[in-house]
Amino acid sequence: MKGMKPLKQLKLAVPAQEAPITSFLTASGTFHDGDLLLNSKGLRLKSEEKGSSPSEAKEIDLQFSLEDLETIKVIGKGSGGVVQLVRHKWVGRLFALKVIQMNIQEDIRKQIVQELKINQASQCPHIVICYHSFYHNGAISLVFEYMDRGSLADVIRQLKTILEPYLAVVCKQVLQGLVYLHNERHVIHRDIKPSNLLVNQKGQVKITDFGVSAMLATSMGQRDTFVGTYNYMAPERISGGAYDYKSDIWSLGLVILECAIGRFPYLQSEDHQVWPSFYELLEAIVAKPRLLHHPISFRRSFARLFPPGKLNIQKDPKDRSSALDLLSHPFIKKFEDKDIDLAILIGGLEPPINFTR
Ligand SMILES: Nc1ncnc2c1ncn2[C@@H]1O[C@H](COP(=O)(O)OP(=O)(O)OP(=O)(O)O)[C@@H](O)[C@H]1O
Repeated sequence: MKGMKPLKQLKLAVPAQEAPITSFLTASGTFHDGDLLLNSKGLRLKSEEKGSSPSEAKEIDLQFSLEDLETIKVIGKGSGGVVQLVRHKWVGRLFALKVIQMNIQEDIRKQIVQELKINQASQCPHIVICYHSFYHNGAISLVFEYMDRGSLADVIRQLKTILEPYLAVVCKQVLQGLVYLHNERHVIHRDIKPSNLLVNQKGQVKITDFGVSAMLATSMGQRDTFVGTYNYMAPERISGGAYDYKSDIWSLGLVILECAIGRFPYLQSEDHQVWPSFYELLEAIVAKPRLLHHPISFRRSFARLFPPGKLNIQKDPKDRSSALDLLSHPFIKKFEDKDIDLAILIGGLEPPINFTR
């Protein structure tokens, strides 16, 4: 690909902002949407007041306010805001606090509300828990479970590649999270990428961020500087067509390949600084029939990881398997009885507090 530009220069045109924030605030400053109420005291679902299931209300019962949290360090920056490592002053427990500015348009707001509901009701060990959420001074603060080894992007940066047995375990856990989202929650994640797959020293892999940050960035003041998350987008999405759960499967396929070869699969060279532009990517994944001209080493990894039936990077969504079906794929099954302990690999890595962001 000629004329590739550094990542920072990539831009996306984005729609203008529509609804002012006041249109979804009550007189007391409470953010409301359907049965969800959110203010500086925390989040409540109206349906709970009428008697919802105890399991769904469980996490909401954890009582603390923003003042109970002290910042230790900024551990991440996304397009929607910063993520800080915070400690509960009285119980000493660590959390990740994500603060998102909220002057946003209607459909983005709905997406955030959906994320809050999914997180607070999540019964899946492969979805990052959101313990609490606050709306205050035009910002939403989300208190997440702290994932003490950061994201898969951090893992790849340190290890370069992840060996096949460990990768099968990573892939299985993400698939379990996707089965939960797709089959039980009936939502498409829309933003599966290495930085949204978090890991901890116990060897657990969990999905976070239901596309909220990226959507926020497109609707707020960062229109000219927004670095798109289209790199992992399925062909049908990047070309503006209809898409469904299978678009998450494409994205996961690219993530797994990236972990296997140590670089984003659509980069032509080993140079990590140079990413394809939006149009180059569009052409590569939509117009071309195959996964670009990769070096032999890549093709070998591909063939090894994606034996006949090619796990999930199929251009046509109809040819991609569902998350549930992929849990029975030979690539996953091959290592299931081998007792592979991901904690051995992940536990030895640097914690986010040591990262320079
Ligand atoms: N719960 C968490 N525990 C530990 N680290 C986290 C947690 N949530 C996020 N992070 C770190 O903060 C980084 C930024 O997260 P954030 O979701 O704001 O943005 P992103 O996913 O990297 O990018 P974008 O906003 O463009 O989607 C992540 O890449 C991860 O390293």
